[in-house]
Amino acid sequence: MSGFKHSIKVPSKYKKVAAILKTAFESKKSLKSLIFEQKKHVKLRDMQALLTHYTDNQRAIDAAIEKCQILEENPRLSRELCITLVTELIYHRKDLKGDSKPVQTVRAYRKRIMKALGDENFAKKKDTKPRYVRINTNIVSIADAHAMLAENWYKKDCPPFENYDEFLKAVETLEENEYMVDMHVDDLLIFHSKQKYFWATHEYTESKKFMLQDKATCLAAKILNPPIGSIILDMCAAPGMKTIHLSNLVKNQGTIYAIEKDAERYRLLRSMTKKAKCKNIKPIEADVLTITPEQCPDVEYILLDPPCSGSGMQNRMCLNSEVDDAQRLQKLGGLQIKLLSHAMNFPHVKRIVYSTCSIHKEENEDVVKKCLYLNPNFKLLSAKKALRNKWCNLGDRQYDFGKKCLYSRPEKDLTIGMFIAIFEKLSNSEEVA
Ligand SMILES: C[S@@+](CC[C@H](N)C(=O)[O-])C[C@H]1O[C@@H](n2cnc3c(N)ncnc32)[C@H](O)[C@@H]1O
Repeated sequence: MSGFKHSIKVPSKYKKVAAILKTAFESKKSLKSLIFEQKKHVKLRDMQALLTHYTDNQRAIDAAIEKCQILEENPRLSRELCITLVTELIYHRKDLKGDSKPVQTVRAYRKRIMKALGDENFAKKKDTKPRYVRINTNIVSIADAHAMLAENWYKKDCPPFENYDEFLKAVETLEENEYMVDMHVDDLLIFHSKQKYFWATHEYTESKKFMLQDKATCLAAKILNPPIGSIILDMCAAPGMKTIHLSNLVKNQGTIYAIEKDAERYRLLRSMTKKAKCKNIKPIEADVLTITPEQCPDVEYILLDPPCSGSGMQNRMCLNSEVDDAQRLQKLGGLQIKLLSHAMNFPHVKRIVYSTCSIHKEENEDVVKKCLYLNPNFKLLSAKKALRNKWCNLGDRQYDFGKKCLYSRPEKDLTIGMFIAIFEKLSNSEEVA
């Protein structure tokens, strides 16, 4: 649109979203990191929601824009602004603000775009994953949380579930005004997917009384299962969701060394854990590979949630073009092996949980295999057993240890995609044998 003067300005939200898309298309930066850079923008959540609608429906929107020839017939309209306005008009707010020229143009094409989208395609990709909300027990007890929620919601009464499928059925049939308690994580509550906006904007979330945290990401701390008052190392901690969960699990006692390398994300970790009233966290801004056991003495439990491709969250805020090429996966795998081997060098460590939100074996089973080979004084424990055998998706059976690892998969588990492996240090007698 450069060089063209509009008499009426395009609203700044649309311009900002279009600019983010342009950078994402042209550079190798991910949408998530670009939106993170806008974290002080007053319309951050709104922009995030708009971009999520686009990534959820990217193929359909791109195809419709092409089919109705709006860009060819209006050469001054940029592709990114067109995408922004179409997404806002059809999927997000269902309306456009103002009367700027680009807004008028997209409005005029509404019928043609809808036709191009086709009813089937348009209705197809809705996010039906439930809204998971975890109680931050540093601030609110579980009993008080239920009392607070009773003002607006009915608690679905569920008998003890015989099996995992029964539980999933109960989640899928939740009514919009109901919530239920998760079967694996007892401070995790499950709401209908339509309640996402309610929770995203509620004071309970802002004040960190409740944490918006996908179930899969709660499993890592739950499976590490540190006793109350333990000494824990959270190797890659920011923004701090799992750190706060760990703090809850150990009743805000003991010590959690929370390490973060990136200065900006470290600041976020500090402010999040402070707001969440964590008293047992020692944040350290450093590359964890330089952290010695002397700096974090007596660590017995380690959580390693390293940087990864994020492929398990593929349809959330991720463009189709952000593909995971083999070279990138190999590089990530190399770093993950280094980090996990470093964890295994802490002399008093008893248990380590390794988690990624990736579905690629290069970042998961391959990393586990290499680390077991390099560190024969560790063994894998069954993650399924840690969930009382009530879980289905396990690691790749082509690896002899595959069934000890766990995957969560969106299509079955109604969560994001994640991988988890639990390591335990062998006792002296096990090592000799
Ligand atoms: C997947 S995120 C962690 C998410 C976090 N566990 C949570 O639940 O909120 C990985 C984090 O590790 C940080 N990181 C990457 N390499 C690191 C290193 N060598 N030392 C410490 N932190 C690192 C990244 O900056 C990023 O914030």
